[in-house]
Amino acid sequence: MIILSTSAIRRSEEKEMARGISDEELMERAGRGCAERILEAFPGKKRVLALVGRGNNGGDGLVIARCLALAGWDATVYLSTEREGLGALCAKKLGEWERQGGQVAPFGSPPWAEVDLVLDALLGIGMKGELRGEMAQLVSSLNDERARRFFRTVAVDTPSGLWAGANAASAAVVADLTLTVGYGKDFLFREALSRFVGRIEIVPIFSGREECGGGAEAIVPEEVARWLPRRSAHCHKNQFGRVLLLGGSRGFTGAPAMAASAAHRVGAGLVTLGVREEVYPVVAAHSRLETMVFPISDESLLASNLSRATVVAIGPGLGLDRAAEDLLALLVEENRSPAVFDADALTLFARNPGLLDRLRFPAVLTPHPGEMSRLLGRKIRDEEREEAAREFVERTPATLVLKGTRTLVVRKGESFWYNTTGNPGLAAGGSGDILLGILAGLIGQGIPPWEAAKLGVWLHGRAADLLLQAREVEEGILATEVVESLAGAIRSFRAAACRALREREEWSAGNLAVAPTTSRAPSP
Ligand SMILES: NC(=O)C1=CN([C@@H]2O[C@H](COP(=O)(O)OP(=O)(O)OC[C@H]3O[C@@H](n4cnc5c(N)ncnc54)[C@H](OP(=O)(O)O)[C@@H]3O)[C@@H](O)[C@H]2O)[C@@H](O)CC1
Ligand SMILES: [K+]
Repeated sequence: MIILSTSAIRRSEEKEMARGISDEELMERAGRGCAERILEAFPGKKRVLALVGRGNNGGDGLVIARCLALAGWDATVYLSTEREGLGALCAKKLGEWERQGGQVAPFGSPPWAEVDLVLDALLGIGMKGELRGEMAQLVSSLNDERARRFFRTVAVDTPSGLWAGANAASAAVVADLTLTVGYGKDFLFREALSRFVGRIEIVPIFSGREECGGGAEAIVPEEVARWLPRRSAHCHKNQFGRVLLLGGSRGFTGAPAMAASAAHRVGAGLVTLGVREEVYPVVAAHSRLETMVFPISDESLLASNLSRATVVAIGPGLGLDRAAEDLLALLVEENRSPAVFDADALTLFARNPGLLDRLRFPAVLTPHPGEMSRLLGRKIRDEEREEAAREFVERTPATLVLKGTRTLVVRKGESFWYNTTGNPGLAAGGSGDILLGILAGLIGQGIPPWEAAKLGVWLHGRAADLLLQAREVEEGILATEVVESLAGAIRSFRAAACRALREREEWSAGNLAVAPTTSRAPSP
């Protein structure tokens, strides 16, 4: 899904209206789409407080509140301004809300107590400059109350207070989830602003499709769904590849085994794991029974596995000594299959950049910011991620997965692709190993590395998001649990693809008429 500037999104809105779609209908599409995603992300009946601004962002919030109430939620609206100050469409949606029996909290005292969720529909893309006046105070109270009372905050379109000129020190709503409307908005994807934005979902509202103008795209489920098609009933294990994973050393026995588990869980046909002699018995004993573990010191086994592999992944717990260097050099010379490099393999490349120039097969590199800094030989700040990534892929013919809150996937001549899934629960040991295994498992099945990288980062984050949804706390999400959540992640992009189709069918059939009495409440 493309990412555009605010002004380009305004132009899309005008084009849609020229097709005969009113601003009210766009608001209904936006509000209902957001409500569906909120019901999906926060299962069970919740108490929601919708903070409503005077413009169309407030109108979106009122439509969402209506849909959530129709789905059985306990919803209350708080107006940030006196009624006379509301814009025309927002005032109309307030009238509909009240006719439906919706509650409006008294002006001046938002009822923060006893809410599970706060909806930030104060300001959207109509905001200009840093927050001012009473709105700044309201946003500050919201953030303070979120920190004290532990409710979740969902921002509608943008966290109020964020705009194209914002920076990490700006005053803005801190959201857990931002549901942005139409297309991705460029400033929402900046790593430095991710602490405000949280997870991003894009809620489509336009019937037409814009071309990618700005060189940036968001990885969204309805697009990745086609890269992992359903299997034919007539199939066998060799069609799903043979993954060869290399890593593991004294003190690092879990990392390669976790990577192998992840490769299994995304559907790899066979997974072979080569580890150092000194840890071979330990890793073999605690790996999955499905994983075929062997000692790398057995040269004939290594050579035969290398020649038969449909993908090689190297790095987790590999070590940085001479033996690890030699193994990496051997792989670079002998391998002909696609390969994924992570962890110690990246540090070894940084020490010996000449090796990178000798890659003769499709490669994916998955550095975190520290490893990226090592590869480029200088410290990379959040603001420099894109520039650094572009500089690297200009000289290295590889797909780069630069990890972060907004993991970035890029290769030479392509747009930047930003991931939209994941949460702070992934900030724990083992996450990188799981991602490596996912990528290897997908590439080994024949999915081209460029597509597999985008699909893989999405799946990895989504698996963690599903765990967070079930546990409701980020603390203590384990990498091994993320692996077991991958089936749910696969199911969820297929479900999202179905929903995207249904939304478009509803728009073209005119089912989203604006009168709320005809609305179909999203199912809880
Ligand atoms: N794009 C689309 O296709 C669709 C968009 N839709 C939705 O519409 C939203 C845009 O709506 P919008 O244009 O009405 O503006 P909006 O964000 O509600 O804010 C306006 C208010 O902000 C205020 N304000 C400004 N700066 C400020 C500051 N620094 N500090 C404090 N206040 C400030 C300004 O105050 P004023 O300057 O008038 O005093 C005015 O009252 C968009 O984000 C999306 O949610 C959907 O409905 C469907 C289709
Ligand atoms: K908002």
